[in-house]
Amino acid sequence: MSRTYPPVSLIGAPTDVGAGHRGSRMGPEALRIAGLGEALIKRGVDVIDRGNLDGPRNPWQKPVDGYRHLPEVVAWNRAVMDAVGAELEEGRMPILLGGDHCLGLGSITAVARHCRKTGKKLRVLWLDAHADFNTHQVTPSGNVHGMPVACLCGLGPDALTRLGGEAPAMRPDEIRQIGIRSVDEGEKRLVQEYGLDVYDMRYIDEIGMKRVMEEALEGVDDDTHLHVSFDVDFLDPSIAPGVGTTVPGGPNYREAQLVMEMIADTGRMASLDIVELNPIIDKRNRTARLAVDLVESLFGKSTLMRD
Ligand SMILES: NC(=[NH2+])NCCC[C@H](N)C(=O)O
Ligand SMILES: [Mn+2]
Repeated sequence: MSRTYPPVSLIGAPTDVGAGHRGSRMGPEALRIAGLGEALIKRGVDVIDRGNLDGPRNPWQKPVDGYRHLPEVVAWNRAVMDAVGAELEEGRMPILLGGDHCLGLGSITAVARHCRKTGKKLRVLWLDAHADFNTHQVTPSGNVHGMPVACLCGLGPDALTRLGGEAPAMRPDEIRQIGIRSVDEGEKRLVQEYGLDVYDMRYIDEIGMKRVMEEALEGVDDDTHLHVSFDVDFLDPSIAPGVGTTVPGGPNYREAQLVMEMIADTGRMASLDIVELNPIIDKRNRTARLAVDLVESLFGKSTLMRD
């Protein structure tokens, strides 16, 4: 099946202000060196690399009132929101090269606003080991990369929940979380209270990735803007060691490929985050190369013989 894709813009956001390990600030370069741009061009995609955004350095401080580096997190997310929003305005597909996952807030805030403006339905696929639904009261770490989904749903400080003006940026029923296997105690209660649709690893083990993806993509139609927020720690650490917060028991290579292929089949992906890649922890950039490999599948490169 060959499909034409909208023009893509790569946006680097070299920061780890939201993370508990430093190094994901080097993610954008590692993805470029692994050949992300070239791989997409090879797929026939029109690609512009917008280079890297600018923002405050990581002050590497302890939490203040339950948040680490909140002002810096706000500044980076504002820059991301503006950059992602500008690409969507131009009819381009933004691919955010993180950076840690706190940036999903800026990215998805821009996407949600674009959907409201254009009358599209929003569907977010959150591929992750973690639910990232903490608040400053329940967070075990104060790291804001554990909070973006809560903030998007209106739970968090005004500076983050109102990044795009109105709050909440998104409704809980607009997101599907896949690959989840590490949720903190207080976080779990909030996830249940907000009724998030979580496809955790136990469920994936029991019913299989194919059915999980069918369920997660149910209702995606021609009017849907599909946003994929791909936290690299979604993948099993045996194939993707280059992340700060590894959790064993993630999807294997084939399961991950199937996820990407089934997303590609919808033809509806219109924006993408690739986050949490930490080259400092990686081995010879293999996690970055795997991420590129999976992104190729998101753009229709199939491992099957039948097409
Ligand atoms: N995007 C991530 N890697 N999130 C990890 C979050 C880990 C933990 N739940 C915390 O809040 O500190
Ligand atoms: Mn995450």
